[in-house]
Amino acid sequence: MDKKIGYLGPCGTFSELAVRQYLARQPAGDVQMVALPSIYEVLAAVVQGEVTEAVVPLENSSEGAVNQTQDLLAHTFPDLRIKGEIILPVVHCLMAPPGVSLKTIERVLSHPHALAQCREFISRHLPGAQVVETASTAAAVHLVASTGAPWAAIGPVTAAREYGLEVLVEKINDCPGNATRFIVVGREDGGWAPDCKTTLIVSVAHRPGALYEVLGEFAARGINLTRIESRPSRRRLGEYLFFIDLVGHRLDEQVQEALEAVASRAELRVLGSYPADLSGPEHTADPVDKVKRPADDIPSSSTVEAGFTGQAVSPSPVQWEEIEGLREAIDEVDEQMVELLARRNALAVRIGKLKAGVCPVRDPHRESRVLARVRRLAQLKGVDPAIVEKVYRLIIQHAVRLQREQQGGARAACTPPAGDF
Ligand SMILES: C=C(O[C@@H]1C=C(C(=O)O)C=C[C@H]1O)C(=O)O
Repeated sequence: MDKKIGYLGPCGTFSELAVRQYLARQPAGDVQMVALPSIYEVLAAVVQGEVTEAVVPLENSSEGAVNQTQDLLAHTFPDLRIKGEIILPVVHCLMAPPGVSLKTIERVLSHPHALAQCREFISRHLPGAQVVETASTAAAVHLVASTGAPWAAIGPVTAAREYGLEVLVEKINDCPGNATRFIVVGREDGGWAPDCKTTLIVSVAHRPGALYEVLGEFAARGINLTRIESRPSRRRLGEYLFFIDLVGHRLDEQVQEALEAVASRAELRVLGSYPADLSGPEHTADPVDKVKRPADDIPSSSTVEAGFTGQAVSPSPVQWEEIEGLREAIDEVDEQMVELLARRNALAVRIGKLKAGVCPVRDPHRESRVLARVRRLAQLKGVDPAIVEKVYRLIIQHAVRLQREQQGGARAACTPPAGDF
């Protein structure tokens, strides 16, 4: 067995759908799915080694944070780490035993979050029904199916099939874009990958500007925060823990620097870095709102370009010939640039070997001199110095990472300490 994944059961919950969505994106392997009765037991199973990973809900697009998950991670299971996220579209259905109609329903059962997501539907269509909370959506479906009473459950359509109920009304969630973000929790977080997110818990001193200063460390480095949520610290009234999600991996140069700066100002715990689920609405809905990544700078073929306002007309064969010739020249330049980059990287690695055990890999003074010099060179050649600086910051970041990898200490040195709030 390669993996055992725990989730909030019984079969047919949205958590189960989330696990299936997660597994569909993983390399094939032998996986056992283990349904457990509560979020507490799901997380405890990871700590006790009964499962290798667990999938638990963290937030919903209409109802906000799942406080229980946040509190358990903050206070009860400090050694757990977040290693993945899954954004699942959540569509609720109203289901009942065969023969029960909307008008005859006496009770409606579901998980409190599901009931909250369908609040308007319930008040409009089931005003006389008693609302009953259950441990999960599937538990509600199971209960309604086993009693056969004129009750209805709210849950995923897959649960209706699983337990033999009839779907009376589909898509009853009040917000059509309803989605839940689940996290994959393990004893280690995810390794470095592009398009990652990092989740932190920060506790700041009780003085003016303390939170502002922490947030400033991210702003100063252009790090995008995607969520900030506060929960009581449980130490005293008026003191909070801030759950912060940011774009980037904790091993990214800028993120690493920001985390070091935050740790010097506040109590910091890194819950983990993990690949962002790019299927989520923040990436697919309105392109203006989506997280900006490097490829966004390249205009798509449908982008309206400055200087081109008329109808598209194909270039003539002569123009095409010239374009092709110039493109060949660009290809040659690209070859040289990549060749030069490889040479630069190899030199940096040699420097890294000489620094091993002697001095830190990063040398901010040298970096400033390198950047100042290339800016000057750019100016002399009529190239935008800001663009050249941007490119060089990436090149230097990569050189530093190569040196750290070659020294073999990158991961060990950066593994977040297990704090205890
Ligand atoms: C290559 C070095 O290591 C790092 C990388 C640098 C670079 O790529 O130019 C500059 C300074 C160091 O942070 C070096 O020390 O020269």
